[in-house]
Amino acid sequence: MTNTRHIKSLGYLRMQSQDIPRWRELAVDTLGFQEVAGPVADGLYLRMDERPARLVVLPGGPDRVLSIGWEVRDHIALAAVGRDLEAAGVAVKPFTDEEKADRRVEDGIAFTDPGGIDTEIFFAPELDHSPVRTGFAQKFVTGQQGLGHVVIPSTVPEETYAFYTEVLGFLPRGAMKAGPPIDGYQPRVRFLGVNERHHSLALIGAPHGEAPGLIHFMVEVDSLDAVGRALDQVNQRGFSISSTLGRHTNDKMVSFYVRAPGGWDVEYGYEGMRVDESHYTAEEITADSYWGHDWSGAEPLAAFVPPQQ
Ligand SMILES: Cc1ccc(O)c(O)c1CC[C@@H]1C(=O)CC[C@]2(C)C(=O)CC[C@@H]12
Ligand SMILES: [Fe+2]
Repeated sequence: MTNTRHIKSLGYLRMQSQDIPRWRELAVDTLGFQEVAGPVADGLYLRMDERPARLVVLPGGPDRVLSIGWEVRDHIALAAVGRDLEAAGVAVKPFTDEEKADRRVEDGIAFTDPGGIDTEIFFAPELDHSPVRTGFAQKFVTGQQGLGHVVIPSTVPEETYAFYTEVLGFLPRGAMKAGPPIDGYQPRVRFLGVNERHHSLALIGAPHGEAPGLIHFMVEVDSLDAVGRALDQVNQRGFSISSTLGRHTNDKMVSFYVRAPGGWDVEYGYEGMRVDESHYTAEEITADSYWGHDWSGAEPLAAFVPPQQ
C-alpha cells in the first residue's frame, strides 16, 4: 500500500441546489459568509478567506454534493496521488480547461470514491487579496487546517475507510460506535485527519449514501459570539436546528447544527482543538458530547431516507 500522505487539507465543496435563495439566506444572512461573484452567473459563491470561494452552490437538481475538493501542495504531489489511485484501480480523470477555470485552480484530477462520492484533488488555487467581509466580523479558521470538515455517508463504510487511509493516506483520528452490532458487525463513525484539525473527514454507514453525498460539513469561526449570533439568526429566520449547541468530546469543538436545503446539516463551531500528530494515538469516544448537542429535534437526514422517485 502506498499511503504517501500528500493531501494537505479540505479545499472546497461544490454543491447543487434547487433553492439558491434559501441557501443564500442561510449562508450569507444567517452564518455570515461573504457572497462574491463567480464563473456561473446564478451560482452562489461563498468566501471565507483569501480563496475566492471555498463553498459553491450551483443552481440545479436534485440537491446534492457535486464534488469535494482536497488540496495537495503542487503538481508533483498531484501526480503522486494520481499514481496511487491508478495503482489501486481507481479511474482518474484530469481536469478539463473549463473545470480548472470553474474552480480557479491551476490543475486537478477527479474520481469517484468507493461510496460513490465525486472527489477531486487540486493544487494552486487563485487568491483574492481584497478584504474578507464576514457577517459578524468573525474570521473563519482555515489556513493550514483547511475549510473545515465533511462527514460523508457510505453504503460500503469499511471499504471506504480502507480507501481513505490506505490509498489517500488519511490518518485515523478515532471513532465512535454508531448503533448496536448487526450480525457481529459493529458500525462506527470514523474520524480521519490530514493536518492539525482533529478531523477533516468522517465516515458514516448510510443506506442512501451517494444520493445527497453529505451528512454535514463543518466550518469553524474564531469567536463564540459569532456562533451565538448565527444561532439567533437561525431561530429568527426559521431554519431548523438539527442539534443544539454542545461541546464534542473528540475535537472539543463548541458547535450547533442547522439543516440546509438538500437534507444535510451545516455544523458551525468554535474552539476546535489542534492535534499534534507526533503524540496522537487513536481513541474511541463513548459519547459525542460533554454537554448539549441535543439531536432530538432533527429532521431525518437525506442520506438515511430513500430518494423520491
Ligand atoms: C460525534 C461527533 C464528533 C465530532 C463532530 O464534528 C461530529 O460532527 C460528531 C457527530 C457525528 C454524527 C453526525 O453528524 C450525524 C448524527 C450522529 C450520527 C449522531 O446521531 C451522533 C453522532 C452524529
Ligand atoms: Fe462534525
